[in-house]
Amino acid sequence: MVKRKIEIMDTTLRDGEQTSGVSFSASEKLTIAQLLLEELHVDRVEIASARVSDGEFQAVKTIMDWASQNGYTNRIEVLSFVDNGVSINWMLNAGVKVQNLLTKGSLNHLTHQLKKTAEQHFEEIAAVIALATQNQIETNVYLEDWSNGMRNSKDYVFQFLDFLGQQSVKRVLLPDTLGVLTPSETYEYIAELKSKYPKVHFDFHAHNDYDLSTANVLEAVKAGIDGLHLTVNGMGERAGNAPMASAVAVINDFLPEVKISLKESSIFKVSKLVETFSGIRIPANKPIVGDNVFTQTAGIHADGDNKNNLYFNDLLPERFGRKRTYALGKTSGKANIEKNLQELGLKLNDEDLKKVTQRVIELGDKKETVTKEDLPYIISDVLDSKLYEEKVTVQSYVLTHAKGLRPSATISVSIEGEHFEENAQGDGQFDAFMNALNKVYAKKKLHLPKLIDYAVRIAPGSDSDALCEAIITWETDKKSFKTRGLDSDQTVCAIKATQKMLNII
Ligand SMILES: CC(C)C(=O)C(=O)O
Repeated sequence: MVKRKIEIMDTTLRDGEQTSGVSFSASEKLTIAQLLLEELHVDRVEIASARVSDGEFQAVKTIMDWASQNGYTNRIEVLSFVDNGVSINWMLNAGVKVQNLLTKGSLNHLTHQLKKTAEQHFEEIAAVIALATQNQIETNVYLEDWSNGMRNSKDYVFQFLDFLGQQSVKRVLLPDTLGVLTPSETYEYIAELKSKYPKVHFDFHAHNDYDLSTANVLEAVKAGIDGLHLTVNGMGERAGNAPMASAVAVINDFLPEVKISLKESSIFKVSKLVETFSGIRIPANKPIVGDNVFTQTAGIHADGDNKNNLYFNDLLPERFGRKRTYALGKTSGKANIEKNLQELGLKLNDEDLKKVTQRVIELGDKKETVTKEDLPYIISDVLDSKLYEEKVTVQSYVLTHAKGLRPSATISVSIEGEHFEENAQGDGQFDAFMNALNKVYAKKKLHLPKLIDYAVRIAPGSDSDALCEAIITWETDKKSFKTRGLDSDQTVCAIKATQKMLNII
């Protein structure tokens, strides 16, 4: 079967940056654009809106300089406006070669926002397209509010498309600006346009206000759409755009007649980078990229995974550069514990396994988070065994925090019987502690793992004197892992989690 190719345009750097509170720096934009094109293999990238700010101009220019040296100029797009050529000038100065011209795709927007007739609007659009063409800038046209245009002013949409047929336009971009389409309407409207204008290249730009963006993408492809606009982690205005990871999985798994160029195994890496740069946390239950989505929590699921993979579906974590994990907590069964022990290279007899499982369940009952790295401690404690022996201990420390002075730490650490003392300053007490610890390890010519996430919480619903829990995620060249510390003081619980890390590496 010859598969139909669907173009993917990523708009994380334009619509995604319209997520409230997000602003990417020029170097972050360049890094993301490079990863999207070179690692993820998206077809096109929309990187900014014209005229936004001086900073945005610098970012676009930096990306276009890189793109022109690497043959990507015609795959990088900028949203522009019908503004008598002001956007065109801005883009020319930045080296942009493709504009996505924002026009009005519904009569409602045209009459109430622009307060113009269709003829006046078309005349101004024609002038901008002609100017772009004279300056070797290629034009795609966005029909803003197109979905409502199809619902309420279809004749205007057809009149507009007939007009665009006379212009030098490469693609027509169909936004569901307010995220109001249902899947069946998406199918109906796109199928109607594809049968009336079979030669036009149409892109669909979904929004997720009703959580229907991925379903709408699925229907758009079934109806014959030529291209899709997606964003990493579903970032975008209001509830966001169609999330790249879900859309890719849905297309690959449910639409064998089409093909896309995206590399599934790079999705998670790009997703995490965008999470870091944007500061917008990926929800733990976000399909494909969320922390929890490849974690079996119920004992019965872990047990079924051992029996002909009864609880697997086609969304295998390895496809996306991820791994299945088994949670430890109140609902864990023996199978969850065993799976984690296997990872640690440990094995227990049936009776000991039962005791350890019971303890994990008790901890879960107290709302405590149990990580794989806690298991050796739990085993030592429950079985009174010497399975786990601390080779590194933080023997004492003094932490200072005083108004007007930098926090500092003096620490004394024993590493396999050898004693070290160091002090350092930091941005906070824990940072000072880590700086002192790094000095100790530098003396031993060793590197500590990188701290990549740090979360402190008290059990939900407890008072301010409750135990704090620090969960720290560490990363070495080979792996990333979490350690946990419990104490009534939030710095001390982080130090306890750090001591566990020192005994794992
Ligand atoms: C700015 C426009 C193109 C948009 O993102 C939308 O209508 O959804």
